[in-house]
Amino acid sequence: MSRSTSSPSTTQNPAGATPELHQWIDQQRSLGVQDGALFTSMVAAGWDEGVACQALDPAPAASTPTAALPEPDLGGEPGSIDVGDRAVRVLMSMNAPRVVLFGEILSADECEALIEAAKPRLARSLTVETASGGEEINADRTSDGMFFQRGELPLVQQLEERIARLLNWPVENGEGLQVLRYGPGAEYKPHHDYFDPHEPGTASIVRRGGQRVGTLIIYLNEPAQGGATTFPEAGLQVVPQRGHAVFFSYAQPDPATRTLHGGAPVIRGQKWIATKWLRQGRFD
Ligand SMILES: O=C(O)CCC(=O)C(=O)O
Ligand SMILES: [Fe+2]
Repeated sequence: MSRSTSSPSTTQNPAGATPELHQWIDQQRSLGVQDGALFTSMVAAGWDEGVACQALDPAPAASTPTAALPEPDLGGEPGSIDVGDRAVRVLMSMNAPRVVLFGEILSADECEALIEAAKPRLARSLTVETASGGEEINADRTSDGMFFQRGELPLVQQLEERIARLLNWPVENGEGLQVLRYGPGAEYKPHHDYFDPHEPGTASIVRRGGQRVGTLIIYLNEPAQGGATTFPEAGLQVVPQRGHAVFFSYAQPDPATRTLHGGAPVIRGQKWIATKWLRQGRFD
């Protein structure tokens, strides 16, 4: 049994599911625990297998992490997607891990404007600390960064609307756009972007908006050397190109999604990116 799968209570009415049992199922699902693991825990705690099955099915849509994922519509005009105010090019798509490479999501001028708007607010990047639910400076992540509020500038809002159309995912489910700058030697060691369901701080993090289910990394410039985004388990390296973006999604907070990725060290020059993380639900 996984550490986050606390035991479901069997204090009332072991012959039928109780409100407490449904509450426990909802809470565990919101942490990303899969139904198979929940079933095992319920039976181990003494619930009848039939009752356990019934309690898990039908799954309430609002709390099912795998119900839907951000995903571009690749069925239209070959090679490009209309996002309202421009056509984004589709350059590469793979299934496992789910990764799509886009071109021209931002113009060169828009990339420059985003960099200039972010510059005055850069500080050493923090990472969300799932052990506590707080934030910490992390030796694995040596970039400087800042967050824009959603819709903070007209350009930020325009980009958020583009992303929503590109990935068929509501603007409201997106975290604020993050801009990162890596200087020579700076990197982001391989990691997953979802919050680890086994960590105690994850419950409080996912209370706002649910799990992360997708990431879009937009390249705002081109480092002179180094700085690729790497997916070590897929043997994939994405070389930063101004205005391009790499998207990946993860249906569960689980390494089986093969979405381990990192930012390789910049060797010469600087690397600027904007990252949009997408949540299951509204991130208000
Ligand atoms: O720098 C990169 O290419 C990767 C960035 C990243 O993984 C993130 O922001 O979560
Ligand atoms: Fe990441």
